[in-house]
Amino acid sequence: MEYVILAVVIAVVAIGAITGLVVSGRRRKELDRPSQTPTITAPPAAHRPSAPTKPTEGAAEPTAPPATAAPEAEAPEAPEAEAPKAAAAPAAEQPVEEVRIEEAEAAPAIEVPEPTAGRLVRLRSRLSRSQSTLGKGLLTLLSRDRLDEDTWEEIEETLLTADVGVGATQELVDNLRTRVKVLGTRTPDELRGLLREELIKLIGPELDRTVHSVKTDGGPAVVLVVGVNGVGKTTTTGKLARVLVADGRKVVLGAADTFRAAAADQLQTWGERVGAHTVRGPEGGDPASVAFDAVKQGIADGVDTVLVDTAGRLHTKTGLMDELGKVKRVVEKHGPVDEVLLVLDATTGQNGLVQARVFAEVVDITGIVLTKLDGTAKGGIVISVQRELGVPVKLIGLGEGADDLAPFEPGAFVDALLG
Ligand SMILES: Nc1nc2c(ncn2[C@@H]2O[C@H](COP(=O)(O)OP(=O)(O)OP(=O)(O)O)[C@@H](O)[C@H]2O)c(=O)[nH]1
Repeated sequence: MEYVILAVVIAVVAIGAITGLVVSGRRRKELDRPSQTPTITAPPAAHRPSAPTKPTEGAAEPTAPPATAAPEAEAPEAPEAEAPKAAAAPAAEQPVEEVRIEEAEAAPAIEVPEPTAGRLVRLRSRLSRSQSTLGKGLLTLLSRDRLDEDTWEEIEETLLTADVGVGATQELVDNLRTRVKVLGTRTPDELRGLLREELIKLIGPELDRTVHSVKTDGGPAVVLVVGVNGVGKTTTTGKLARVLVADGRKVVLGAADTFRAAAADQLQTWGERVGAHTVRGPEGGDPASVAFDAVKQGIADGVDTVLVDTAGRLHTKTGLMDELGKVKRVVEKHGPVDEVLLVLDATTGQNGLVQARVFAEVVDITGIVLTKLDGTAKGGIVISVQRELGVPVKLIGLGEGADDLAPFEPGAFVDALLG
């Protein structure tokens, strides 16, 4: 009997021991399992949705894309889903994740700029001030029952207030008067159509508005960006780099505005965002030498375009002429300059036209960039500045956002004005 009791006790102890082993084994397996689920690297705060934020899969692959990777390599990854996933990760993995976030933030983010096609259409609401003054104002006047002398005078005033300019205003009013008379009856649609045609005609749909950004003989195209300080020149150079990168170009930036130290930092930041190298010199250094080095770097790197931001201190015309003339001459040792873009602030109206005239006397302007059109009712400046300089508006600035610089399209612009 004692033997039987002893055998039962041994059996119970043995069963207990085996059960304990099995349970602890399962627990260990359960603890191991989470480490096999993919760990997510949260994107750096500054990343836009299309930035390179591919989640890292597995603990052994924590690599971020190299800082200099070509923008084309960064396929959009629907990253919106990443933040919630990261937040939902098991608590046990928190320390590993924190380390990864730091790693990702340390690497400069290379962004994929928005495509340039149709940007003006996307940003058309930014022209609302010009739209209500110029577009809606003219349509309301033209829709009056009687188009008498007083009404035509009001139409003229509206055009002049919107900075269309005296010559262009006269031309537009004369053409409209003739066509309205010939037409006889006028429906709102017909009037809108007439006004649209006449405005587009004034803007010049036939002008070549491409920014010449690819050299034909193999070397990079050189684009000089000129204009007085404060018009948005450095910002525009940075945004233009994004426009070109969005269109598939490789870009080097030259910070030849050595007058304001922050300008070079600002430009470099713009460049880093799209993976473009910035060549800069010492503060107060020779702008021409920076421009020369930038083109040299562009040739060495085999890029498509070298964008050179210049200083535009306008105290004397001679000083400006000396500085810009030297920059151009020195750059031309590498080959001809392909584009000289004059940046003008649309909100400065007639002042902008005076500046434009001075710059045009100093360098051969090949294109105009009108900035801050989002902040003015004077959208007619597009017409007057082109007439003044005989040079097309190629790009317009419609806000402070990185992709708020749009290639200028006359039809889309007029449609935006007319609402
Ligand atoms: N609303 C609006 N603001 C703009 C636009 N373009 C530039 N700006 C703003 O204008 C201000 C001046 O821009 P900068 O690029 O520093 O001016 P800058 O002409 O380069 O001045 P310097 O570097 O001193 O030569 C900045 O606050 C820009 O964000 C635009 O199209 N719309």
